[in-house]
Amino acid sequence: MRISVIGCGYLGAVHAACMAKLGHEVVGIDVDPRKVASLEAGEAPFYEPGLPELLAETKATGRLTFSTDMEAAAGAQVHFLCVGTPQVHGEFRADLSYVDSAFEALRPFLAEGDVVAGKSTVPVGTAENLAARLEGSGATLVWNPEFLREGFAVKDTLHPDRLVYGLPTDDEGVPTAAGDAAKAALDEVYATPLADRTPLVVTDYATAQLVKVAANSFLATKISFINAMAELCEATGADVTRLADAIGYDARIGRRFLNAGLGFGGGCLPKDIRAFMARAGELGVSDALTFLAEVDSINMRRRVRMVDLAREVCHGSIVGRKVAVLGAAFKPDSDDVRDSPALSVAAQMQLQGAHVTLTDPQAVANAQAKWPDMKFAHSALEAAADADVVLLATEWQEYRDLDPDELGAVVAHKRILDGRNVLDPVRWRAAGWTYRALGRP
Ligand SMILES: NC(=O)c1ccc[n+]([C@@H]2O[C@H](COP(=O)([O-])OP(=O)(O)OC[C@H]3O[C@@H](n4cnc5c(N)ncnc54)[C@H](O)[C@@H]3O)[C@@H](O)[C@H]2O)c1
Ligand SMILES: O=c1ccn([C@@H]2O[C@H](COP(=O)(O)OP(=O)(O)O[C@H]3O[C@H](CO)[C@@H](O)[C@H](O)[C@H]3O)[C@@H](O)[C@H]2O)c(=O)[nH]1
Repeated sequence: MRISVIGCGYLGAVHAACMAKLGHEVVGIDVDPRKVASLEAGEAPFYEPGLPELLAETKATGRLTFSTDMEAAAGAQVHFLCVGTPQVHGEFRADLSYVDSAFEALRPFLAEGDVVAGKSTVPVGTAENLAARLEGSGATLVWNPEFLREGFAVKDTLHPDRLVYGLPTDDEGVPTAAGDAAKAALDEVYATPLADRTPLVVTDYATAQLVKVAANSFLATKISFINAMAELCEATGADVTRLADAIGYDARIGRRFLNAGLGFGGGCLPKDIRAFMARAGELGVSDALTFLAEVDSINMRRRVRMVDLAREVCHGSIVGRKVAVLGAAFKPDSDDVRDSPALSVAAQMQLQGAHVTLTDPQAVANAQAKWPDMKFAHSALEAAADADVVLLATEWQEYRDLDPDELGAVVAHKRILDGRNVLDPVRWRAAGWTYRALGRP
């Protein structure tokens, strides 16, 4: 099938390459000429494990092309909207201007029977609005939210946990004839994962849009729950990692997403819970989501607490102290620094008078673009040279594997803050380090 993917960022570039891998003929379209040039050359414009190999493989088939020209979408049967929906500066709501402009640019190139499949994460009601704007065009809008995780994006796209189709429905909630035809088109797009028994949820527009923000709200709540427990652990001398293990053995709770530490960041969870709260307010049901304000503030408190912990281990002040921050990305196996807890804590320390040196295996360039005045190092050992305190802020495997003796040989003071609760306190203390973590004795 011929497919267009509009917006080739962390979501769209992976989606385009994966659709080509599934055998489709794909054109990826983006307004950013540098991104398009890189992708067209078969090079990933950001770090995502497996993407370079997939691009090389699918580009070689001739089935995957990229363009800055929306006209290249003409002739495709299914058009995936994958543009950004960031938080509006200074407000909670989502900025829909990229969705609007991409949709308007695409409209002239749509033909009878085409399907426009929304993948961006949007406030509920967006699909209904876009569908109304397609009336009379012969094209059909579906909402097909995406659940991939950065760092696992290729695997998650090729082998998703589930697929969700939000179709146009009649007054009784039954898909219209156009909805049925659009479903058949999506079934063809996803024939391979569907044949692998990927669960499929077919529903209406509103439910499909809500599924996405509900899932992210649940994940954010789970993380903030364990971070709230970490606050209790700190007040009582308990260990949040053991607590998470113990409650996680209950299959109804589950151990995944119970890792306490610096909390959640990235281009999705923080902005999605805020946009969800804003939308609930517009719908007159803000009370339903007041708990998400608490989820957000528990999360943000972890960052403040980490700066306080640095102050504590430095005997009351970080002014003039050398701090090595290991990690800038919002999570390992990504170069994404959007709302990164690591970068945010590093920046707070710098603003409060510490001399911060930051390092990350992949995210230094993105971090540097945001904080050009910060000092950057190429490795943990280089960052830690003469440090008064070392903060592990993003749990890259190479930081988990650090040797306390090797690191101890280069620092000024053996003080380590484990922002992700991934180091063994016994081992580090035995090597002479002061070990501190959030929610762990
Ligand atoms: N990143 C993820 O892991 C992920 C997962 C699921 C859903 N989402 C959602 O997907 C959407 C995209 O997220 P992202 O992380 O890929 O963002 P991103 O910023 O990395 O990518 C968005 C891309 O859209 C391009 N763009 C903007 N306007 C355009 C236009 N008019 N025409 C063509 N291209 C245009 C930008 O140049 C950019 O490359 C968001 O709504 C996000 O919430 C993201
Ligand atoms: O136990 C945990 C798990 C995660 N995190 C943090 O939470 C953030 C988000 O992690 P993750 O959800 O793995 O990354 P994303 O790539 O942002 O993926 C989320 O956001 C995407 C965009 O909406 C969705 O598609 C995914 O399903 C959803 O997991 C990161 O800062 C992690 O460090 C924790 O603090 N503790």
